[in-house]
Amino acid sequence: MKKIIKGGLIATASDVYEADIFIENGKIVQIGKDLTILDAEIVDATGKYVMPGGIDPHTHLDMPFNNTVTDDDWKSGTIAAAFGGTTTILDFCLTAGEEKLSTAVEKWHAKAKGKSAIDYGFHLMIGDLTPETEAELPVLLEQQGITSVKVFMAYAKEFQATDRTLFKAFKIAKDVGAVVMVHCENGSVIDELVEEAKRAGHTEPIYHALTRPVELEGEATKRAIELAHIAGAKLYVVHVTCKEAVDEIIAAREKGYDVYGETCPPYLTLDQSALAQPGFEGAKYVWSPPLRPKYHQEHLWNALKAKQLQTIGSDQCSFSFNGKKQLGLNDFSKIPNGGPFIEDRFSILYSEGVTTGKISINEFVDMVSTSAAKIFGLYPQKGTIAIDSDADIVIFDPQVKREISAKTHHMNVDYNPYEGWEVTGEPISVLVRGEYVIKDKEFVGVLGSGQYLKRGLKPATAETIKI
Ligand SMILES: NC(=O)NCCC(=O)O
Ligand SMILES: [Zn+2]
Ligand SMILES: [Zn+2]
Repeated sequence: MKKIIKGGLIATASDVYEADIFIENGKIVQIGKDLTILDAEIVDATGKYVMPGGIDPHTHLDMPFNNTVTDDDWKSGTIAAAFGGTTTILDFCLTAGEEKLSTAVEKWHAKAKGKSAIDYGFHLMIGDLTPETEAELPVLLEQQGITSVKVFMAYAKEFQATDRTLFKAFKIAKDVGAVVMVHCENGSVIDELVEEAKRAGHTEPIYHALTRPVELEGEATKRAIELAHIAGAKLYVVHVTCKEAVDEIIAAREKGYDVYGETCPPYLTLDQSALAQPGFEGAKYVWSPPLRPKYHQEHLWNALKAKQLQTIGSDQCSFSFNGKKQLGLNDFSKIPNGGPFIEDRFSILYSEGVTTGKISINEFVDMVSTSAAKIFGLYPQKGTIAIDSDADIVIFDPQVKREISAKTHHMNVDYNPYEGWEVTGEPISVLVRGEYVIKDKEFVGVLGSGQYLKRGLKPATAETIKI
């Protein structure tokens, strides 16, 4: 019940300082030098960073997609997340056609129940609104404490919403104080380019990237920005990959629009050439939007550094290479879209960002935890180390080096896009609400102990979340 984390270097989005942390009943109750509480367990953090637990705002666990279902469910997915230093995930609850939205949310609760090792919340995806679901949406958001709605401008045959639905979603979200997360790519034009490529006889994975040009991400980003602005809504652009989209977000923010952006580890560290490898190897790197030519990475890092992009999501959406990815062996458009990143999100950003000097330790904490807590209504319960915050804590060794491999990762897939990469820094112990989930690199958590996070819907105001 009582713990003191001793001797570590506390790193938050704003400070780095030496202090002990006293935890009781899952909360941080005291922070100070040389704390002594007689009956508290001592957790030695000497030589380590003590950081707020990671918040991954973008996961797809146990999700039906592309005629199959993702390979990581709430058990393997949340265990892997915990190994990687993530203590809260926000997962996308899919809705379908005329189905009641509440039915979809119940299904998502059932997927997580008894399985989640860490805390979690849902974003509610909207495909097309019927008069019934349109009426249900604001009520359900409030009842379930869901502060974020997701709309896809891509995947023409599966999830894509019309601009009219997108606009309606913005209006409703504005009225209830929710944020709308949008996958910005022009799905209809992509669909046409895919058909053209197939007619020309192209089957290889690289055509996934070649049929989704950056202009179609830039165009959709601009469209979403303008529609959100007309509706007066708050927009969060998911998985930004390229200069064209970054430029639109920066231009909008400079005009004072309420726009936020997320990018993901692979867009910062891998590039389009991965899809052009011989044979079918490139299928391991098929997700959407696709990997881009390398020069885009600099624009993403710069935008993160300038806080024009605020968060790092994993976009965890895993399919085994020798399993479900093979659905696209003879047709690139049938390769299930997505990759396994929930485990290495934290380490990749630390290693490629902090140890290379691209970002500071404070910026790192902000990107992997604090900003997401602020944008999605979890702050200051989550996302920081402060009195009364949940004791979601990562004890992180910044010196240790390890090699990423599918042989040692905990995700339920047979490959890792970072296979063989050496990263510096590793979460050693991870606590959720004061209880160990990872202790000395071993999983000691309890499946089902993760709590569903009802978030508070507050009217959107610049002061409440402006970053
Ligand atoms: N990103 C991806 O390819 N799969 C997950 C669905 C999405 O986020 O677009
Ligand atoms: Zn997406
Ligand atoms: Zn996604």
